[in-house]
Amino acid sequence: MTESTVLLLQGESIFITLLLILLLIVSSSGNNESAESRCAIGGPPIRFPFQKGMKDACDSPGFCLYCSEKNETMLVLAAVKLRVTYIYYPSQSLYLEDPENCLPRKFLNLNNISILPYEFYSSNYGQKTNFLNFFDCSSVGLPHLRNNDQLYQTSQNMISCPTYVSNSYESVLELDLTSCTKMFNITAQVSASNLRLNQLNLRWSIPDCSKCEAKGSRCKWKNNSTTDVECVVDYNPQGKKIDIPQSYIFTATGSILLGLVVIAVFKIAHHFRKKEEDQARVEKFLEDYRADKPARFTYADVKRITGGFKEKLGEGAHGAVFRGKLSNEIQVAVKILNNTEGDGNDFINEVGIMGKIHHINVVRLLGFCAEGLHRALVYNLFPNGSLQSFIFPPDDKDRFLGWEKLQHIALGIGKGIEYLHQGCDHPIIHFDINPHNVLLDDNFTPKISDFGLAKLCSKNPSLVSMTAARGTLGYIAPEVFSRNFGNVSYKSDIYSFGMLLLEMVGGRKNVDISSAQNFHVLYPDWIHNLVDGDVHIHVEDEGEVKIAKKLAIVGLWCIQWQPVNRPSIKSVIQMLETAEENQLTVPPNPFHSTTSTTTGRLTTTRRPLELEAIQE
Ligand SMILES: Nc1ncnc2c1ncn2[C@@H]1O[C@H](COP(=O)(O)OP(=O)(O)OP(=O)(O)O)[C@@H](O)[C@H]1O
Repeated sequence: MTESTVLLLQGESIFITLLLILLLIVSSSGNNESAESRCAIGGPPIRFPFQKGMKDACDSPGFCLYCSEKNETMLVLAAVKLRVTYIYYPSQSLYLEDPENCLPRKFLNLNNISILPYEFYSSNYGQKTNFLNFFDCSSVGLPHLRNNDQLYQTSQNMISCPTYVSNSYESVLELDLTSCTKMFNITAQVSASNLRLNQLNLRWSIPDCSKCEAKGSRCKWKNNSTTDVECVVDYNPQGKKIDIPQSYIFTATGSILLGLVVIAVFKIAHHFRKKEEDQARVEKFLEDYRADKPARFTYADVKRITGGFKEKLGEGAHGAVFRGKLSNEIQVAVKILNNTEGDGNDFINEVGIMGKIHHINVVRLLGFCAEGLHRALVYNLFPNGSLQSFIFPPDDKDRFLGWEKLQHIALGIGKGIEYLHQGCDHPIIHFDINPHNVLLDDNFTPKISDFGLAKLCSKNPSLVSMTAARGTLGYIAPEVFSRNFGNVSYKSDIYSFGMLLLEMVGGRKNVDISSAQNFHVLYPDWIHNLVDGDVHIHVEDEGEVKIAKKLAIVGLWCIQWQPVNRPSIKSVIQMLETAEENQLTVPPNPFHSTTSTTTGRLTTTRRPLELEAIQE
């Protein structure tokens, strides 16, 4: 799954989650009829048939409750504001009190007018009608109450509320109301003591939800009726629903909707921008590809191309190589350079030189990445890997390619070197020809790679300035290591190629890498024995012996100590292409060979030549 797909899916899941939250909020707020709320924690629960809101906003105005500034639950009854202290749904009753603590006076406004849908509910069981006397005590202040009965110990303050109420059977003398003026007496369905205690008890009969409440379910209007109700399953029978104020719901819904719109706009914009970018990148790549120019990739591109560095193909001295793909058709190998190493010259060198060259026997640089410390090179993929693994199979398996194929490979490498030396605007000396740096495509066509050490030269590369020995031990020409042997020139690549040819023939290492200080060239004098006749190499027929001998003779010419004695690459190709092995002169062995032949069998003694490095 690509990175962009993952991002897209993440965005999608955020989108869906927000949508679900929104639906939940909408459904819970849409379920208002059975939802419950409160004005304050511990306040009476407000649910059907009550609604929270101002009168006009409620389905049934009589059941409209509102929250005061002090978060008290309030009911307006015949223009009298009363505080709701308790609502008991099973018996459909509610308890009210006057917030100004003067219920007897307020009651005079309520009595004898319709308080539908309520009716007064008296706690004087059995006695529905009470005869009440009302007194004006404004001139006397707080009356002296003789009766010790708790009911008569009113909390009423006679200064702020001078209207006093008593039951007709109560004695005026006992209540010490002699100084008050009797105003009038009325019949009412409430008791004087309740009014004095600031308690008013109402009940409603329609809608009748008692059955639903008894079942533990909630009640709601049946279809469009305002008299009939039906029970609904209570989604939260414990009544512990979190009360979300409507303003919060609107704000949250609005924010989520806005968020969704922003995400949608962002995603659409991102999608189109990405599409455009991808398109532009593909166009640019194809343009570069047609113009044989390497494309520049971002580090994110590199990650995407390699699928997050999933498959490692190998590891070189300068970094790891990963398999990748630019499109379904173009498979690539991406070399990630160790960014902590060096001053980046190898990278600049490789991009600079390889960007200019294009030959069937040279690896094509498709692109590169230079972003911050990240450096990467993108090549065509060669699934057969390097020639090294065929000459020296790592797992000791027989991966012998056959002499025809080896000759074809040798010739291909020679042609690649010829192109570098003579076919470009500026001759290029590779300086690191060795079997690691020759990759093989599906048809075993060799491709010279790794131009980190290569040098662009002036038109006549007979003399190249060089400040330090460079290359791979065993393949470095003596003059590169020490100027005693002559000047560094394109003949240095011929030497490396010669060593490579000899290794192809012998399939063994020509260098003793155990010595760190000195450079030990193990001159392959056994090769002379090979060309002289007695040989123990892998051959199937006489023709193959000839190829092996030819490769060996050409190799020996290439590794002559003096650069002038080495053939040019043109001559090398000519020898490989046309000559028969018996037409080729065997070059002189510049060393004193200690080769001995015993009982007709070849034994080789390699005599190490020690060269001391000379600093420039
Ligand atoms: N274009 C490619 N296609 C397939 N495999 C590759 C490609 N380039 C490199 N490899 C693999 O990655 C390995 C490492 O390559 P790299 O060029 O980094 O190092 P090297 O040439 O082996 O050593 P050095 O870095 O010392 O020259 C190679 O041996 C080869 O197996």
